[in-house]
Amino acid sequence: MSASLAIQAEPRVVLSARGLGRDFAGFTAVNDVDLDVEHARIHALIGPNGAGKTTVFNLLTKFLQPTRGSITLLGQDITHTRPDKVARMGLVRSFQISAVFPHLTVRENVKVALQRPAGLAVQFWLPLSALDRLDARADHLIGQLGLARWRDHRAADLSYGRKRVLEIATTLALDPEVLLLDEPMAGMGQEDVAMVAGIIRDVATERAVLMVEHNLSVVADICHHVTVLQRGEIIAAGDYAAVSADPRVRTAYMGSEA
Ligand SMILES: Nc1ncnc2c1ncn2[C@@H]1O[C@H](COP(=O)(O)OP(=O)(O)OP(=O)(O)O)[C@@H](O)[C@H]1O
Repeated sequence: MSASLAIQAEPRVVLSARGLGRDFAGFTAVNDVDLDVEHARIHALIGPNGAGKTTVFNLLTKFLQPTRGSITLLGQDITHTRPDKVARMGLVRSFQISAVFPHLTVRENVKVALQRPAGLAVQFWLPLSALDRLDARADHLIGQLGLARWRDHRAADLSYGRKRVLEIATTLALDPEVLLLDEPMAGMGQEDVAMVAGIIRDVATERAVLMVEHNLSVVADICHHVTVLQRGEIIAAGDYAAVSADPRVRTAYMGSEA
């Protein structure tokens, strides 16, 4: 374990779920899931294909309404709260690269994100020059995420890994308390994986990160807490060493591609 994982402040739960469940026409996709996501920690949600990870993300962000259970964000019950309000309250999900505009530069993309109220569509009728006042904030964020060298490059010309970092930057423009990342390493080469893992670790010093990730060496490296799902239910939870030694987890992963 690295030094940055070893030094921890007092845990503060910012997002929690209790007894979370979702049925689809009689099929139980998620059942009895309890989660506690803490500030300044990276929490991984892992499990074989079809385990219910995406459904849990959709439930937490309220894209899907739970059939059972409750969700609390920053001390407030959000079980029946609309997704746009949940985003404004500070729970933001990073979408795939489609959230980035390929013909805009890195800086323009971040500025567009900075002027966007959480959960609402971008206001396309504003000319980009109207966003000049956001230059300093955009540059700060770009610097934080190691994108300064690419500030004036079009998003389309970035490497795949840097596009993902830009996409995380646009999400961070909303200054979320809890950032949900859906397979941030998907489709990346080894070098980009290491770069993006470092960025996620930095980002998580100021907020909670919950991520679905199939790359278990990344999970082992950067995640403080791991919850393992199988067939919609939690079969193990704890640090990576504990869950990876659990016989139920080993069995669940046998024969799966993860
Ligand atoms: N809208 C839906 N209607 C019916 N069944 C669904 C729906 N969404 C998900 N499911 C089912 O719920 C189960 C869990 O799916 P989910 O996508 O959450 O799993 P996952 O762990 O994210 O899988 P993967 O790793 O393959 O993305 C699957 O059996 C899936 O077919």
